[in-house]
Amino acid sequence: MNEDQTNPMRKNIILIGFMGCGKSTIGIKLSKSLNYTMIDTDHYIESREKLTIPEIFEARGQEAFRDMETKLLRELVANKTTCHIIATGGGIISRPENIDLLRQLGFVVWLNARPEIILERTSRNQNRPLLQVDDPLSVIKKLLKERKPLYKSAAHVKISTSDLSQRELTLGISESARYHFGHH
Ligand SMILES: Nc1ncnc2c1ncn2[C@@H]1O[C@H](COP(=O)(O)OP(=O)(O)OP(=O)(O)O)[C@@H](O)[C@H]1O
Ligand SMILES: O=C(O)C1=C[C@@H](O)[C@@H](O)[C@H](O)C1
Ligand SMILES: [Mg+2]
Repeated sequence: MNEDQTNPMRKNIILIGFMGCGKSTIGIKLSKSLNYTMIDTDHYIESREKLTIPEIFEARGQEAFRDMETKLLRELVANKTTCHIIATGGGIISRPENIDLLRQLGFVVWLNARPEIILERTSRNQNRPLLQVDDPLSVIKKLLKERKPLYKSAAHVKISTSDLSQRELTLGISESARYHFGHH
């Protein structure tokens, strides 16, 4: 029997979903509670490039940023990464190849929220270039509409985060991962 079958919880948990749905925040809490290593693709790319995300969008453009996301996912798959919580950028599902790579990495959890909640959670800072516009709520609604089918096709489960605390989400995701990997 290989390692994965004896200890299925060694697989990765990947958090996808729109900006402000809590991937980075919940990812840190999950990694602590499961004693997994956390990787936040946005932060990883920022430190690799030595630029912030707004600077990458400004200097290189969005497509170059998408290339960086794909490169990182390919590396995680090639390295046979295990025991990681992978918090992704909100647009990582824009490329079909990425959806395939995400599913190869492990259990894919889609964190969702209502547009008004997303607006409230993302208006606390200015590090999301796509929302630095006059009417961010319209952009959120438009992008959500375009992306929902993509999140759906990538995810094993969808969780609505609008009315749940961070603690409830952390416990809920751990439970569904155990169930998914067969520890129930
Ligand atoms: N369940 C929740 N209840 C209340 N606030 C939350 C919840 N989850 C996250 N937040 C808050 O929302 C804000 C955005 O969360 P976070 O940065 O984790 O989102 P994200 O999904 O990583 O976004 P991005 O795609 O832009 O990286 C943070 O201030 C965080 O504390
Ligand atoms: O939804 C998006 O396209 C983005 C989400 C963030 O996590 C960052 O990856 C960046 O701001 C782009
Ligand atoms: Mg994040």
